[in-house]
Amino acid sequence: MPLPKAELHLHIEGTLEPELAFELAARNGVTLPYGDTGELGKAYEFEDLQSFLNLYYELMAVLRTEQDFADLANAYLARAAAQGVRHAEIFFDPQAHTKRGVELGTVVEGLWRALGSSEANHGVSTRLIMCFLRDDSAESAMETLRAAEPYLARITGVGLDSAEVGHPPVKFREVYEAAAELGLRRVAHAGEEGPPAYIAEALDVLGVERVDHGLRCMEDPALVERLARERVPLTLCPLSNVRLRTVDTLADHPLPAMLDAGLMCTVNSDDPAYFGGYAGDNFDAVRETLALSEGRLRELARNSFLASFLEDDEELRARYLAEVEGYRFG
Ligand SMILES: Nc1ncnc2[nH]cnc12
Ligand SMILES: [Zn+2]
Repeated sequence: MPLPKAELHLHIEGTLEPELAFELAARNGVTLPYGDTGELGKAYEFEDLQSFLNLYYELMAVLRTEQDFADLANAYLARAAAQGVRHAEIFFDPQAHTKRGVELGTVVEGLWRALGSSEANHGVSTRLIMCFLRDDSAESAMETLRAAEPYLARITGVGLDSAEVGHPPVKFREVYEAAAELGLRRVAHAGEEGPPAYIAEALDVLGVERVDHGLRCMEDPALVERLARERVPLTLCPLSNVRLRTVDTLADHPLPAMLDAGLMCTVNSDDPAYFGGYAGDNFDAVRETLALSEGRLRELARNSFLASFLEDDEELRARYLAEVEGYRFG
């Protein structure tokens, strides 16, 4: 039995496996510029974040109907459950769909077909987090937030993703203020490729409660000290960092040093169909390559539930935390 865990950094569009991409392309009459999964597979060599994003956005062309989004989410939830994920806070990128002519309602209601019955069907509780594309304008993000108002019963929070460098958090100050007024929780990608200053800015200007990645905090000792003191959760994605070359090899990943520094780290998969592994695969990889102790692995799992947005169901959180403490490593 795998270690019970929450996944807090997962882009649902990043769970689109090549086989499902071709299945949906055929279903929707979309022609992909790849002949088959073998040819597509050769496109998964990434230089950096942008080279990945190019493929990530290209393949989204196959996602058109509510059923497509439901199938995508159900496939993820089944894989995640098999790897010990008990709770998933799932990102989606509304602008990447609305700019292709797919309505926000199609995306949200489609995802909800899977998420609304996920506890019953997969044994995984879920939350939905709507991300703004930081390389699009703040006006577009604000329009997206307003368009999402009819769906807020289904949306727990907002996030910020896509190409980071040159798009500092401050660009989205007003959008995050408006999100807070709507009662939405706030997270943002910061310090993946962008500088440590973006991490502090996400906290101070956007009021985020978790930092997605936050890896580059390690370049600023004062920031590390602050993040540790304030117990700011960081949603790390080790296999993603290797594939996007933010670390040279997994053996060079700073996760052990981050834990030693007292940072509240969690381990997540980011875009598992693109980076070679789901949440459990990320745990297995750091366990083996970074020689993490059972105590450290339990700490990562405990952190994932403590950092989750389960305030509206503390009973469920307590049940998950008890599962973590009672877990026996094989
Ligand atoms: N790792 C990542 N960083 C930024 N934006 C993303 N969108 C999907 N995955 C992402
Ligand atoms: Zn991400």
